[in-house]
Amino acid sequence: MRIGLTGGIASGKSTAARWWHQQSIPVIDTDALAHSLTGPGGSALPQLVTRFGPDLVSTKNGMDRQAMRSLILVDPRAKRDLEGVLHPLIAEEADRLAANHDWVIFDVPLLTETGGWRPRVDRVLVVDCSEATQIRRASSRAGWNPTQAADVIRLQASRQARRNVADACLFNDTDDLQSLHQQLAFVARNWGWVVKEFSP
Ligand SMILES: CC(C)(COP(=O)(O)OP(=O)(O)OC[C@H]1O[C@@H](n2cnc3c(N)ncnc32)[C@H](O)[C@@H]1O)[C@@H](O)C(=O)NCCC(=O)NCCS
Ligand SMILES: Nc1ncnc2c1ncn2[C@@H]1O[C@H](COP(=O)(O)OP(=O)(O)OP(=O)(O)O)[C@@H](O)[C@H]1O
Repeated sequence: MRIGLTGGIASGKSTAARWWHQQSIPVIDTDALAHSLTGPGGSALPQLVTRFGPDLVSTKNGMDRQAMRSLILVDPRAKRDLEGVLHPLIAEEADRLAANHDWVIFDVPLLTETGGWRPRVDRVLVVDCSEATQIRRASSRAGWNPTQAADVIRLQASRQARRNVADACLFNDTDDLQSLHQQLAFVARNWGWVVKEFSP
């Protein structure tokens, strides 16, 4: 069973992914793959330097993430080109890592936005919460503020668009791990997984 786990920024995808990991199901984190492709020595760097130039991307030191985030917020072509380089490489690496596993979770923030992902997975699991909660959580991270968090939300699919591609949708609006874990266990059982119970 290949499950695509998605949700808006700071909705709780990584927190949900940890539960699957505790169930001994491998989790493939596409944000982490994007980081390694664009970090020092990353294999996407030569193509990105050609497109964005040495001020934004250096083959030695990697991509300037904050500058790239600011650029894609104001320049849709830059966003399209960045994703055009990274998404095929991410998909290829994700498939390589998933090979030979019966159950696998793909943590894909942009699954709804990236048409290519839906046919690659058997089920889509959405983690949903209000935008106010997303902004609160995202802006509590180092280097982020509420305006930046709201800007990223604006770039992403709407909650309704995500729900439209979901086979199941979890509501994760309060910082309540037990509620999230209960919802995850319910969905996992419905999809045929024998849930391992852990004491809190
Ligand atoms: C834009 C970049 C440079 C910003 O880097 P930064 O370190 O500030 O953020 P980080 O990578 O930790 O991502 C945080 C969150 O931003 C959101 N996000 C990331 N990329 C995008 C994007 N292209 N469009 C909209 N939201 C995005 C996601 O919710 C993600 O979880 C970086 O996210 C990136 O390289 N994005 C392109 C790769 C991509 O599409 N990744 C998503 C995997 S499907
Ligand atoms: N149910 C919950 N109980 C307690 N804390 C939570 C819960 N859900 C999310 N959080 C907290 O909210 C923050 C964001 O959650 P998380 O990192 O899982 O989101 P994400 O969707 O993976 O974020 P990103 O889009 O940036 O990758 C984290 O600090 C996490 O600990």
